[in-house]
Amino acid sequence: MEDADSFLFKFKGYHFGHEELDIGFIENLDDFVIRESDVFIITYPKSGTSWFQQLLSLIYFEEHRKGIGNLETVDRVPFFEYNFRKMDFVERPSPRLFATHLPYYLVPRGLKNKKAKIIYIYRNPKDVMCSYFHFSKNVTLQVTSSFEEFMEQFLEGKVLGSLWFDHIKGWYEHKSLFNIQFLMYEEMKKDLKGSLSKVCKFLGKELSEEEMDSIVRQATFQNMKYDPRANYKNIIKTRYGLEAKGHFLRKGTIGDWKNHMTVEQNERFDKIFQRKMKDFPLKFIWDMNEE
Ligand SMILES: Nc1ncnc2c1ncn2[C@@H]1O[C@H](COP(=O)(O)OS(=O)(=O)O)[C@@H](OP(=O)(O)O)[C@H]1O
Repeated sequence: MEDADSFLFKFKGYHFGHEELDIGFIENLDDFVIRESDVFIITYPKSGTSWFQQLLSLIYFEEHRKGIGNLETVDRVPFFEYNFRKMDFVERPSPRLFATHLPYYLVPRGLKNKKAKIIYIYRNPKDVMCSYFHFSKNVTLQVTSSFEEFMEQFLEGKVLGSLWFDHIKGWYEHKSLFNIQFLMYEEMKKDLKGSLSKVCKFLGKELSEEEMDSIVRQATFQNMKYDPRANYKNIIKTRYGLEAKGHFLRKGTIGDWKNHMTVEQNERFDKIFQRKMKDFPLKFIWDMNEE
């Protein structure tokens, strides 16, 4: 069993996980050559990365839409900084689709030249925190004994991904440097087809009604949860004990934080949120019934 400190690797003020991390690659991220056709999904952990990895691969590849082939999500849209499959990204044919949790200041400079497209998915941070708590417990990324303890770690940014507030604010405040579209998890949850249309427009992808419906069907929570390729059923076990075993899709709801946080914890969170996110223009949805 490893504790949080030994699992984390701090580089330029940001916490990576040691898992599958190639330090040489991280040190040279800035120079990684970006192609115009690259697409990056950028998220703070537990904000809908796997969901969007599925959507993006369905948008781009007809064989996935038609269910041909047996590629897992991590093979279709690999994590950029955690190269589970030891892929050669330079040799990968275009269009290359990547997922990453990197903060704005660590991504390759080609992205800063607006060369490729970025989709930033964000989710209300209380649900992110609860999702993260279960993930840490079940996938043994970090050992935490209680929700209370995890909340402290989360609010101190002592988790893979560092501080949620810094991640989203960093990306939003520097958006003019990038070719970026922001998309909300909760909006996807309420109207997936609408979100898909928005994204296709941004990506310059024209899909038929039928293709859109097929994508929406294949990206529902139920379909993905029971699809081992989408739910990381076979992810490898490594020295820090990462063993996904289908734990990426848990509940997929809005407002699960209400089942986790006490009144005091919620008030404390709200206070910090109000202080840190004062004047931040993006809205958040905390409850399924909220518009
Ligand atoms: N299709 C679909 N619909 C709704 N919700 C979905 C879907 N796919 C993934 N999820 C939920 O996203 C949460 C996992 O986040 P990530 O994929 O970003 O995790 S990770 O950062 O890649 O580890 C995790 O949230 P929780 O269920 O609240 O834990 C997943 O269940």
